[in-house]
Amino acid sequence: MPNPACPLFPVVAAALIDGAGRVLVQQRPPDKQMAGLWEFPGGKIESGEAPEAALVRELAEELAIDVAESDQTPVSFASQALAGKHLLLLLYLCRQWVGTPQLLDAVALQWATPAQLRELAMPPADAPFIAVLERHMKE
Ligand SMILES: Nc1nc2c([nH]c(=O)n2[C@@H]2O[C@H](COP(=O)(O)OP(=O)(O)OP(=O)(O)O)[C@@H](O)[C@H]2O)c(=O)[nH]1
Repeated sequence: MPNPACPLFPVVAAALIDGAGRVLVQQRPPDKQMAGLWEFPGGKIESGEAPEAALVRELAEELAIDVAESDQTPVSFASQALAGKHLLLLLYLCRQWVGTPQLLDAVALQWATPAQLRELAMPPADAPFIAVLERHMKE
């Protein structure tokens, strides 16, 4: 039964992996929900938008990079209640893109190994992603 009081909130995010086996994370601004936490770049899927197209758009808006849809590999998802909505967070792994990530939307950017990610404060939905990324990065 649909629950209009708890609408689905679909979000895409990217784990951009560099040649040194590090992942790019960005820090959320102080004026937003979950301020100061480190997260994977991405954002809400707009109505009528495909997830991969949303990720192309979000990465261009947030980092000024171009990631082809064919370079996005779906690797995991998270599903959990978040502030009166139900977050469905789709994680893609990307090893190729055009451009150098710029700090356009967040407070800070950092490239982190999986071990370093474990030391960062991240949104609760992201915690299981670290082990998933570690496995993919060993492949
Ligand atoms: N991009 C991103 N969002 C995440 C991650 N983990 C996680 O729980 N989220 C949540 O998913 C939502 C993403 O939506 P968003 O980025 O479009 O929205 P926002 O709150 O930053 O602000 P906005 O409304 O101004 O766009 C936020 O509630 C964010 O906290 C993650 O790793 N990356």
